[in-house]
This record gives sequence, structure tokens and C-alpha cells, in this order.
Amino acid sequence: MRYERQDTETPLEPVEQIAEEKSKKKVHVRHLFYKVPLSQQPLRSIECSNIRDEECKHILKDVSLTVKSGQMLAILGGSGSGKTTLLDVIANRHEGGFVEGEVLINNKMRTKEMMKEISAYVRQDDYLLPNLSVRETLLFVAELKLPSSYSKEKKIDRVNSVLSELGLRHVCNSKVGGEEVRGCSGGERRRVSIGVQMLMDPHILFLDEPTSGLDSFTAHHLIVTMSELAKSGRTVILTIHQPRSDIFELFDLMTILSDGHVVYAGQARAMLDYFTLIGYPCPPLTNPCDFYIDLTTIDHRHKENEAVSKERLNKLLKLFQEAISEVTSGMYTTAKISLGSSVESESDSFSRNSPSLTDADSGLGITFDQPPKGSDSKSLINQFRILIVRAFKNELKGYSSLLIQAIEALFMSVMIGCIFINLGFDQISVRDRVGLFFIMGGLYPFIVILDTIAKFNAEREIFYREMEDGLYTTGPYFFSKVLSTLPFHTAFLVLYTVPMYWLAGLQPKLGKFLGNCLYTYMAVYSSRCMAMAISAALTNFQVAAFVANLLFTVFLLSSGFIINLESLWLGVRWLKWTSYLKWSFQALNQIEFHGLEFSCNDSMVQMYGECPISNGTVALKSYDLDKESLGECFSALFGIICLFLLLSFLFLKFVNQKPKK
Ligand SMILES: Nc1ncnc2c1ncn2[C@@H]1O[C@H](COP(=O)(O)OP(=O)(O)OP(=O)(O)O)[C@@H](O)[C@H]1O
Repeated sequence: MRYERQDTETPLEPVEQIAEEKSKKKVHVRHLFYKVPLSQQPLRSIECSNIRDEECKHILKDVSLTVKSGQMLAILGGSGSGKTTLLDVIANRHEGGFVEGEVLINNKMRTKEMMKEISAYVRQDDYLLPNLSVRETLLFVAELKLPSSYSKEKKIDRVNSVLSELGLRHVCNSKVGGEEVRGCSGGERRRVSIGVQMLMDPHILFLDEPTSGLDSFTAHHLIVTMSELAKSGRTVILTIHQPRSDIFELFDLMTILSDGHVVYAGQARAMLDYFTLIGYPCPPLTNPCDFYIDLTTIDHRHKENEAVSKERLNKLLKLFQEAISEVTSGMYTTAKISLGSSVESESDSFSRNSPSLTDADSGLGITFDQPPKGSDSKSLINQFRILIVRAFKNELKGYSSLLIQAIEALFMSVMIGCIFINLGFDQISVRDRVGLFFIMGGLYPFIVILDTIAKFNAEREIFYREMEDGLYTTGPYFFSKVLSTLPFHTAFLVLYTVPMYWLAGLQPKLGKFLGNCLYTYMAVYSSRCMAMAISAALTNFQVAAFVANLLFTVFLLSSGFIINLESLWLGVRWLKWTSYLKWSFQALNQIEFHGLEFSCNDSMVQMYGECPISNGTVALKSYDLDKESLGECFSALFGIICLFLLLSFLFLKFVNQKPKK
């Protein structure tokens, strides 16, 4: 097929201009193939390269494109056409598949490190702490990412310029918000996510479906902002679903994918001419993107439709290949003008190992020699300091959730206190006291389990993405998480113990009250740590909740109240050593019973010859609660907390925290 030069609305560009554009190219994708194994077992890419073609799903099939600084490239296509995969592979963020072909950045094969330095990736969903304000969100990321050599003022300036650049100044003090927290609108939140990535002033910005979920006005406004960013010298590559025609006009380059094939790659404004020329003009009053995506998408609904659309796709691919051949053969045709700088001739390419062509030699407007190095230079202590302030602020600002937890602790306390109100000193009161300590040391530890798992699960996405972006490492995150919540847990615990202690009429001695608080706190904290460890090990919420509840039940049964521990079957008797509920139950009883005297009525004395339980020491003995000393109970609880914390850290570090949706 031969394309003759025709008079179209597309202005012809002089050869020099085209040559200059070629010299400016930045991201160059050549003959890119990507396949993933069909088996569910994750394979390493080396193994994947060895498996047979029929055992693989081919997602990208011979994709080539070029985009350079100052341009915005939109990757379009129907659902499942491979847009996100292409973006991931270019950005070197793909997982578990096998790549063939080349992705060159300034003539060099891109590496993970290189991409980390020069690019930023805005994901389809927003992963932001909902309670922080827009400005706080950006400031914390600036603190974590920008070099330590930057002064506080410089970081604030950078945040201010990003706020202005993205049109977020008017909402800078609003909460970011989220599913459960009222705050910014969806579009504003999207821009905050982009702002987070913009802080490092990346040379290449990847955006996966930045307009998804936005109304058309906000979507248009966002793409205008991206177009301005591109014009300021960055390279913007984004995927998008059927954009409105006013959005379409903002793109410089366009790649249309269908079933992993490139159906069109070239200048956006020349797309209509190209398709008209090959016999597929866009009907009047029709959105060209809608029309051409429909045209190129395989219709899987019926066999007949599928065959027809597959045949059309094959024809379109053939025509596109012919157009590329004309470009590569150097013919100065409409095809070449249309495809412009997005399809480069083979002769323009160069060896990936070319030592002579440096970044500076390539003549780009942007140089990569001074990337603003970020978190690598941040010490762990610094990361911890920033993260603990952020976590504390986020907790504190989520006051509605804090209020609910406070009311919950208070309500349970008053409820239990009322049931056990003013315990007396007769024989029956001994059993009541033991029952009170069982419920006191068991109810709240049970309630915090689900709360801890739910919170951990909700933050997992943010943790995973921020780790992926290299903002911090596991250690600082973990310790900031553990320590930032301590003051809140302490406050809830006071609300839980004080009313109950007072209403039940337990010994009014400061030492005993503080001892009671300490051991209740340790029981509750052991529960939180256990839930944290399980949540770090099992990323699925339901599974984690099930395992945590199961374990708690086992600990409750082996706490020494429901069944005497000596009566436990030998095979599970060891459980009592790991049951934190056993240690706290024993300690709470010992603290209260020591120093108490109990009365008997005459009939009891007559029946038993003496008062069966005359004081607290006898009571502890009769309930088998004096086996270990208070010190031993403290050491055991401390050890269990440390063990769960250690497990939480190890699971967080070594188990893949990728959220399973
Ligand atoms: N790791 C993987 N394993 C198996 N199949 C995969 C994997 N990654 C992507 N795919 C498949 O490859 C195809 C392309 O996926 P991709 O997410 O890139 O499409 P998309 O064009 O971005 O779709 P959408 O617009 O719906 O998000 C889909 O059929 C998807 O199911």
C-alpha cells in the first residue's frame, strides 16, 4: 500500500524540524512483547522465558512508540487491551512476566534505579491518608522525599509551587478525605496524588487512567493541567478510557491498542486523517476516540461478531504495518507526517550500548545529571521522626473514629461496672470477683482485634505503594505505627478501667488500681500486637480476622477460668504458657484478692465446720490462681508482647504486602 502526499489540514513540517524532533526523543519503545504465564503459580521472568508460548498469555504484541520531553502521549484502547500493562512495562513496574524488546530512555536501556530517579507513576487509585490536609500530605512527602540538604523553606516553596501548578491552593487546608472521611472532591484528590509524585519534579510522569471516576469538567481540567506540565518540558504518558473530544484535542501523541497490538501510534491531531486515508473516516458529530476504539475493539459477545471484529483488526494492523514500512523506507508521505515522531524508522535507532551518546549529547531540553535524590539519603531516624508525626497527626485528626473508640471503652466499662456493682465480701462475692476479672481482661482485648486488623488493612495499600515509591523502609514505618498509637490506647484504657473499678467497689488503693490498669493494658496490648502480626502475615481481611478470632478463643479457653488448666488435655496444656489472657487474669486476681477478708453466714460454718474462703489468699488457692507470682505474670506478658511485635515486623518485612482485593 502506498500513501501519497495529500492536502490535509495537518500542516506539513519541514524536514529539519522533524530531524530536530527526532534528536529530542526521550522514551523509545521498540518491538515490545510481554507475556505472563497462564499458571497461577508466580514465576520469575527467567523461568517464564522458558515456558512454551501456549502456556503464556501474550499481553503486548510488538509495541513501538516514541515520546519526548514536552509531549503528552495518551494510550487508548478498550478494556483489557493492554494499556496499563504497557504503562507498567515502560515504567519498569511490571511483575512476574517476560519482556522482549527494548525500552530506551535517552538511548539507554531503562533500569529500575533509572526509572526511580527520573520518573513518577500516578496510580489509578488514590492512596492517601484521609485525615491529613492537602498541604500536610504534600509536606510530609516532601520531607520524606526531598534531599536532606533542602532547607525547610525550600521544601515549603516546592510544596507551594506544586499546589499552584495543580490548582490546589484553594483547598490546601482541606482534609484529603476518602471513602469514610469527608474532604476533597474526587478530582482534587486525584490532583493531590499527582502532586505527591510531582514533588520530585520528575522528567517523566506516568498516569494510569487519571480521569477515571471524574466528571467530564474535572477530567478536562486535569488533562489541561497535564498538558501544561508537558509543555513545561516534562514527558507525560497516560492511559485513558474513551476521552471526550475536547480532551482528545489536548494530546500530542496517541497510541491505540487493541488486544495488545498497536493499531495507531502517531500524532493525535493526525489520527483522523490517517484513518480517513485507510478507509475509515469518522462520521460527523461523533467523538473520534469513541469511534476508533469501538472500531478496533474485538467484540467477544457473539462468535460472528468476534470473527468480524478480528478480521477488521487484522486488516487495520496490516495497514498500520504498511504505513510504518513507508516511514522506515524513508518515503515522504502522508503516513510519515501523520505518524510523526511517534513512529521512528529503524535507521534512527542506535545500539542500546552506544557509549558515545550521552544524555548531554542527545540534546534534550532536560538533563538527567542532577536528579533530586530523595529518601535514599534520609536516615532511618529521620524517616521515623517524620512518620511518627504524620501517623500521630492522622490519628488525632480522625477524631470521629477516636470518639467512637472512647465511647466504646467507656460504655463497656460502665456496663460491666453496673453488672458487678458494689461487690460485697461474702462467699458468693469471691466467684463474682473472679468472673469480673475474667470479663475485664477478656472483653476489651477481644474488641480491639477487629479494629486493629481493619485499620492495618486499610493502611496496607498506602504502606505498600509508598514503599514501592521508595519513601521509607519497613523499620521506621513499623516503629512509628507502634509508638504513635500508644497515647490513644492508654487514654482508652483509662476510660475502660476507671468506671468499672469504681463501680464494682474494688480495693480503693492507688497501688492496686495502678496494678489493675497495668495488667489490663498489657492484655489489651497483647491482643493488638497479635492482631497486627496476623494482619501482616495474612493480607486478606477475612482470613486474618478468622485466624485472629480463632487464636483468641484458644487463649480464652486456656485462660484458667472456663476450665482448670491442670484439667486440660496434655496435648494442649502448653497453650497456657502462650495465653496472655491467662497471665493477665491471674495477675488481676492476685492484685485484688491479697488483703481481702471474706465473711460466712452461720449455716455455712455449720455445714463446713469453718468459713470455706476466709480471705483472699485462700480464694486464690481455691481457684488455682496463685501458681505464678506477679513478677512472673509481668515477664510473661512482656515476652508475649515482644514476640508478637517481632513477628509483626518480620511479616511486614518479608511477606508481600501487596493488597489482595
Ligand atoms: N499478571 C497478569 N496475569 C494474567 N493476565 C494478565 C496479567 N496482567 C494483565 N493481564 C491481562 O492482560 C490484559 C490487559 O490487561 P491491562 O490491565 O493492561 O488492560 P487495560 O487495557 O489497562 O484494561 P482496563 O482499561 O480494563 O484497565 C487483560 O486481559 C488482563 O486480564
